[in-house]
Amino acid sequence: MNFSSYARVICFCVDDWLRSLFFLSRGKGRIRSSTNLMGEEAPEYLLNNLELAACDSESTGCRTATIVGNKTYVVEGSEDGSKSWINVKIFDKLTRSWVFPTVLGIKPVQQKGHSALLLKNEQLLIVKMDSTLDDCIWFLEVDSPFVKEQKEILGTEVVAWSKGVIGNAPKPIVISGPSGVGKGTLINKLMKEFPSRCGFSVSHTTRAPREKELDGVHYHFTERSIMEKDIRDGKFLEFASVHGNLYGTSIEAVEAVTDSGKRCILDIDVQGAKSVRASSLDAIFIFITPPSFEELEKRLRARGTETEEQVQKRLRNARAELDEAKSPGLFDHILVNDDLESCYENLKKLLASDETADPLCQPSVKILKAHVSHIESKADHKTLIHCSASGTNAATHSLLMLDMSSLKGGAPGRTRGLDVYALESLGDGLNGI
Ligand SMILES: Nc1ncnc2c1ncn2[C@@H]1O[C@H](COP(=O)(O)OP(=O)(O)OP(=O)(O)O)[C@@H](O)[C@H]1O
Ligand SMILES: Nc1nc2c(ncn2[C@@H]2O[C@H](COP(=O)(O)O)[C@@H](O)[C@H]2O)c(=O)[nH]1
Repeated sequence: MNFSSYARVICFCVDDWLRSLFFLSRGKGRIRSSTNLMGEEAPEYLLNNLELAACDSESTGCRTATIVGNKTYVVEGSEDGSKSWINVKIFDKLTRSWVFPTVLGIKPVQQKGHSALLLKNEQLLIVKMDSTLDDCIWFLEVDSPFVKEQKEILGTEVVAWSKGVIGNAPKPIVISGPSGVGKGTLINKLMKEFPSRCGFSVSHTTRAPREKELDGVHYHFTERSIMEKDIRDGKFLEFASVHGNLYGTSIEAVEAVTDSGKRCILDIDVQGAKSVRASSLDAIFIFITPPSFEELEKRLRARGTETEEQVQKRLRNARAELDEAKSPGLFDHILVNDDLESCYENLKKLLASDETADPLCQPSVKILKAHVSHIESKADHKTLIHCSASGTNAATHSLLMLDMSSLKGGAPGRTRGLDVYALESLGDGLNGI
């Protein structure tokens, strides 16, 4: 695919939006526009004459417009002192109207602007200007499998943010099993033995805390209405109604652990495991089963944390979960928790045999505090990022190559596997190259 078919992007300053348009990087002249895009038709130049340009980093606002089929995705953001925002809207060429999509995922904090580039017709690569390398590469998914699925579920236009992360992390482990089987006990042993290598994904729940349970440690205990809103806002990787309460794994709960280079451990029910299986998170799924139903009942009662009514409910659900766990392709491994120590040893053996558990791949560029002037596609999977240390001094202009050939994951969550390396020396102001 050639460069021009990829890079059909324009950027312009918010302040000058109603009066004029600047093509900054290609020496285009000033183009007059008398059209306000909000709620009205987009000007013809936006729809027919898009070309690559860069945002003006001196201005407080920035917009990029990228054509994907009949739609133009406008990403606009601004940062002035305390206020900072980034929004997405879509101009539909067929209906000639603006659509404000449901925006899922954690969005970037806009700083001095951004550049945008269409990748494979399903996502935009957004490079934030003047930001560190670990926060400058983002993806806005506009027609990825996840976004297509969400469009169907929500019945609206949907876009989803995903942060680009350099290198890979060990695969998360999803641990499921009926209530009382010993998941928490096994996970506690792992966390105790490997505190620097394993991290627990702290779920949200609407159930009341048990004695000795701490908010933010065992769970994020929350109100149903707040959790439901966060689910609608796309902040959850999965959620389910379990034993009468709402439980869910937020994207941040998993990514906070994974970003720190640790293996993330999720303790979730079978419905949650199914949702994660269907998501972009590449994980290992383990089901813990009891030696017998009677032993399960004994453990649940002996724990003494539930009322009789709740115990009955959990046991009813356990039968269904034990059945569902047999669904082909859902769990990678089934471990019987009869003797605790033997089960724990087997769990450790499984984790040790996972070949993805390499240390985090270290990027060849560590910190980028640079003005990104623009980005362009060089070849499939490789993208050039033009940047400069000072923002205006041509002498410090330089090039970074972003290799996206082994991207993994994506919204909701992180897009991992990026590799960034310098094609030229970047001079003062950029460290670690
Ligand atoms: N192998 C085992 N043998 C005997 N008792 C066990 C074993 N494993 C765990 N237990 C005990 O069983 C009880 C339930 O264990 P745990 O709380 O870890 O279950 P769980 O699967 O995390 O339950 P829930 O899903 O409700 O959180 C605890 O009292 C624990 O000490
Ligand atoms: N789908 C999800 N299930 C979860 C999550 N966090 C916990 N759980 C499961 O709920 C039951 C009950 O837990 P308890 O702490 O009330 O005993 C248990 O099976 C857990 O695995 C979650 O985020 N999502």
